[in-house]
Amino acid sequence: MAAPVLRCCCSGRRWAFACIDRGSRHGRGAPTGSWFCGKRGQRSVAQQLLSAAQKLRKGEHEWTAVVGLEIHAQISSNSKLFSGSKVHFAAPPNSLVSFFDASLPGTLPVLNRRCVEAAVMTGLALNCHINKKSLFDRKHYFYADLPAGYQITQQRLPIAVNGSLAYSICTGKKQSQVISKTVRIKQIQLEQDSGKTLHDDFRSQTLIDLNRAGIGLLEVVLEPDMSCGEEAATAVRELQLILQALGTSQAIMADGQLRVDANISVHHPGEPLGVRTEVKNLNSARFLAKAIDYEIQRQIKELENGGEILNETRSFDYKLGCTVPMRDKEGKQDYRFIPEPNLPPLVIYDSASLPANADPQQVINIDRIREQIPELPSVTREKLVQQYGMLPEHSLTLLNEVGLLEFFQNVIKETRAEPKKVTSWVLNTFLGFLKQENLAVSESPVTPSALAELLNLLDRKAISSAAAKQVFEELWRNEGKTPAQIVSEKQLELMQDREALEQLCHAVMEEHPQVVMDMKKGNPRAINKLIGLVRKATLNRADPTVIKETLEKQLSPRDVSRPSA
Ligand SMILES: Nc1ncnc2c1ncn2[C@@H]1O[C@H](COP(=O)(O)OP(=O)(O)OP(=O)(O)O)[C@@H](O)[C@H]1O
Ligand SMILES: [Mg+2]
Ligand SMILES: [Mg+2]
Repeated sequence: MAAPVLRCCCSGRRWAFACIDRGSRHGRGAPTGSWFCGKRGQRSVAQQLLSAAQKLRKGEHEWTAVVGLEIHAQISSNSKLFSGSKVHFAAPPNSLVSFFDASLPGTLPVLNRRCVEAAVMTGLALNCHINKKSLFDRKHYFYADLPAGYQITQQRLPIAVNGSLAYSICTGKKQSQVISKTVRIKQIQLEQDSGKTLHDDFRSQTLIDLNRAGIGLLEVVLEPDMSCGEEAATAVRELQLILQALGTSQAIMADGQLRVDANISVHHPGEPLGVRTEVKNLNSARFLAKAIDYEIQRQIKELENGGEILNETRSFDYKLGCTVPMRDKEGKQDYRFIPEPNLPPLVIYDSASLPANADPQQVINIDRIREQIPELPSVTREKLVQQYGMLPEHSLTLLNEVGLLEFFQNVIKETRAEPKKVTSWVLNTFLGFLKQENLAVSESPVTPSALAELLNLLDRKAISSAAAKQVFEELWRNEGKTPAQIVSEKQLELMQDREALEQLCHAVMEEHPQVVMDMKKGNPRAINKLIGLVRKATLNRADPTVIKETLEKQLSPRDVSRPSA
């Protein structure tokens, strides 16, 4: 059967999903891929799929994939959305549960001001319209970790609507082509988190922990504007950075503070959108990308084989790399929404509508919150480009890696070296070492001060760049020595003695007459070979530019006879 083809909006080119079948246990291998730009040694999903597309034959069907996300972010707040219980990650089970959280009869919700402010600030940062009046609703479903049998959410009139999230994807051979994209935000609603169900397979028991029940969530609903896993993962990363910059959510996916439901469908271009499936509770950006790309591929295969797509909920089996149905086919779930009778409409103001003599403790002013919005990641990146002449893709990597921007800024503060040099060392050498050993920036054995000192030595030409690499490797081994100590112990100081260098160059040329001949014949590689040989002879202690000058001087017509003299 002909390979199904998918049109990707990243590139505007057609993608063939069936070409990248890797024969997993299910016979349908999911493409793997990095989830944001700048990942070394790995081809992105877009790149893999693009190269697969080049193998297309005529007469194949084209498919367009559509992806829409619902993102749940836990609000950073000391207490829960409607109760005074503390919010704390990894507290002993059921130690942070009030009567309201456990749904005891007679308890009533009291709205947490901080959660409303966080929703407003997030909405403003995401270019949303803030509804001055919003409503709370009950969404019913029965699950052991939801003691009330319903969740309080904002179904009819959410607090923020019609926003947008801009993000950038790096493509191209060296990930150096930056494509800017925008996904529309349908709404942001305030809602309660549920508790946690823990399955103890050993004792065949199911245990409930209600510590999480009632924590404030922001559900950010994105319009179906994306078309592949990499786009979705990059957009989520950008949202994560924005939430963290605002301080409205810590948004650490590994801790469950940011969870994503991915809605996926496929259709032929020009035809109506296909039936969507929903892959629930993805808490890693890498798995989000994998789950989406797998699901796109699965749906295309299903349809190409004459099957149909069911509007069902699925989960991602990260061990097998595939999505599996979560519940039996039960048709569309009926949540029996009703207005929440115990909460009045949520009314907030702007400076123009604020009632005279209003008690600032009792009202929320949208304009006051707008003034408190800190610098957003897009602005930080723009500044890096402006201030340090950095390439946009480098500014993306600096922000995407946790702690890397701070590390870079600390090095900049302490060194006299050019910002471009610092960028190159931080992004190539430092990040390269971290990736190789799978370490986070916070786990690095090299401190910003040590790197700054190393770059200072390089800047004042005390050492060569090759020697600097050697010093860096020594620093990485973390034996508590400073760059200056390492340079002195290993005798890596740059050779300042011109005469000694001239003699060395002379000797190397005498030992390699053939290379000298090649050089004279105009072979451009020959000079590099000679430079390399001299560098080796000096144990990397000579500046390659000075070596080149010295060699060229000795090879110039006046001195040509010297080597063989
Ligand atoms: N044809 C489609 N293909 C892919 N995604 C779609 C399609 N239609 C809608 N979506 C996406 O599905 C999501 C729908 O989310 P929404 O919260 O409105 O409803 P829901 O999934 O029915 O409710 P719940 O919050 O209970 O999961 C949105 O992110 C939207 O972009
Ligand atoms: Mg939803
Ligand atoms: Mg949904």
